[in-house]
Amino acid sequence: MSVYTSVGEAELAAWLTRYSIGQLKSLKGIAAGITNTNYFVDTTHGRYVLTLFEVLALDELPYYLELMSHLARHGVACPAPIADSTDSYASLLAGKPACLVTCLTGSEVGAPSSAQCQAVGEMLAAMHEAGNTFPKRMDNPRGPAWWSATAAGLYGEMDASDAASLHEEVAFQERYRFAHLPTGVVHADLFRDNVLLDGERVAGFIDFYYACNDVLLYDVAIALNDWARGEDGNIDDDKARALLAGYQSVRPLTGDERAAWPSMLRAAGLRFWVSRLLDFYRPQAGEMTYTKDPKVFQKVVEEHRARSDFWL
Ligand SMILES: Nc1ncnc2c1ncn2[C@@H]1O[C@H](COP(=O)(O)OP(=O)(O)O)[C@@H](O)[C@H]1O
Ligand SMILES: N[C@@H](CCOP(=O)(O)O)C(=O)O
Repeated sequence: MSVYTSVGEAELAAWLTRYSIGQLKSLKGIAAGITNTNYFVDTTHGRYVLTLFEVLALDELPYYLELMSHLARHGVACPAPIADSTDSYASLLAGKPACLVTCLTGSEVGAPSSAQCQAVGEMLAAMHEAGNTFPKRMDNPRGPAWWSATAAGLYGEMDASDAASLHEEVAFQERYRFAHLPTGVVHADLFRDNVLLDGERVAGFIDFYYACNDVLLYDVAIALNDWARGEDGNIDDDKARALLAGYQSVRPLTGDERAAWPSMLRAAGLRFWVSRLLDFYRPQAGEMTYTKDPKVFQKVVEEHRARSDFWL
């Protein structure tokens, strides 16, 4: 359940007077999600999603909300933030930074088909192209410097063979430089739970709160490591090929990107291996997360190390 901050109808109706979206009819908490509080809000104009941010501060939101607005304006399937009478996308509600976005159709898919993977790859490439004209910038807070430092603080508490494997990967990645690869706006967390699908159509990417400027290929690798991963933890060849084919139907990879692809798949796996280890060994007091299994991404990384066919 992820309604951490309760909002009453009277309080919401008063807050909504700053918008031109009609009168409040009803609100309903959304159970899915981990980090923020979300509600479906029905007004006389239609349905919206209200998000109350539990971690991000009001002054941190413009990058993400303006990015979503930019992408939606360029035809990328994602929620469009609604501006209020001061032309702002966010303001305080119940003491939390809050925003309204358009409500998408579709739902999360736990076991996607190859056709769905292809559609996600295609939309990801469209997002990368549309991001080219977004003027704001955000560094990746979870890049190589972060994972090296974080891993260094955890080796001592890990099982020795797991720590050796993690150390091997961090050392391997330190020898790689991806700076020559095309960069732009990346979602950086395009897992299955951050995409709503309507059949084989991408209804929308959601949860842009790790979005930043980074190497585009990294985003492709993050998506593939989740979308093509089966219940057994192995990457499914057909789904991997489908996601890549969808992506390359819009933005073919360059020669440099193709050369870097095997290492990038490992880098993308390492990022989530380390963040899940951090959540496991250093759970934040009061943080309402359920710990996701770090072993899943250890396996992803170790399998990529041993792989010879990378689906290109
Ligand atoms: N714009 C939207 N349209 C429709 N449903 C949405 C929208 N945004 C979020 N949701 C629903 O709310 C759930 C939680 O959203 P999410 O952004 O993942 O929350 P959290 O940031 O807490 O992880 C999603 O799984 C989806 O079902
Ligand atoms: N998709 C990631 C989780 C990222 O979100 P977080 O807020 O839980 O760090 C994963 O599955 O590890």
